[in-house]
Amino acid sequence: MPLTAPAFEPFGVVIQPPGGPGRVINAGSARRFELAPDLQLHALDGRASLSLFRAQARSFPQTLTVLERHALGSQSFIPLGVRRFVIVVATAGAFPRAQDLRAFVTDGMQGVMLAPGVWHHALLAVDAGDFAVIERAADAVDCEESTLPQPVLLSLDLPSR
Ligand SMILES: NC(=O)N[C@@H](O)C(=O)O
Ligand code: NI
Repeated sequence: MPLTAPAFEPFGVVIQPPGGPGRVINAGSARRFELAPDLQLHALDGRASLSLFRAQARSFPQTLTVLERHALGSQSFIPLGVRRFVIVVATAGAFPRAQDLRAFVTDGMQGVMLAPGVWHHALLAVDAGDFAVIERAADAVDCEESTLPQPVLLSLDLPSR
């Protein structure tokens, strides 16, 4: 389903230009929009880290077998350039059943911030390219993976670009 802020609210924040005029900054040469006021990256001595994922385009349908979560911090994916991706998520808490999964397709300009603990599939790029990733980093890796009891086939019906 297309990615909208209300639909994604249980899983995190959609990173996109919000409506409204924003706040004029830099002597009027720019407008500032607050997108995610707290990325929640500092639990247990966590650090805010920025990395770049150079992703290959995934082929669809895609068979999903493993989900993961980062319990102690959020994880944000921001396309560098027009890059669509699919974000497969389930709410934080118990490991999800297949019917609990939700898949959203971005419009190429949107990014997402996954709230801490939200179950998700690793990045599924529709268009190959670079994504900036902001996440919590610490001495101990915070990435719990779990295998779905049954693989889930993710099909996409995308308009050609
Ligand atoms: N493995 C890794 O750094 N990426 C995952 O956390 C992901 O959600 O793509
Ligand atoms: Ni992740």
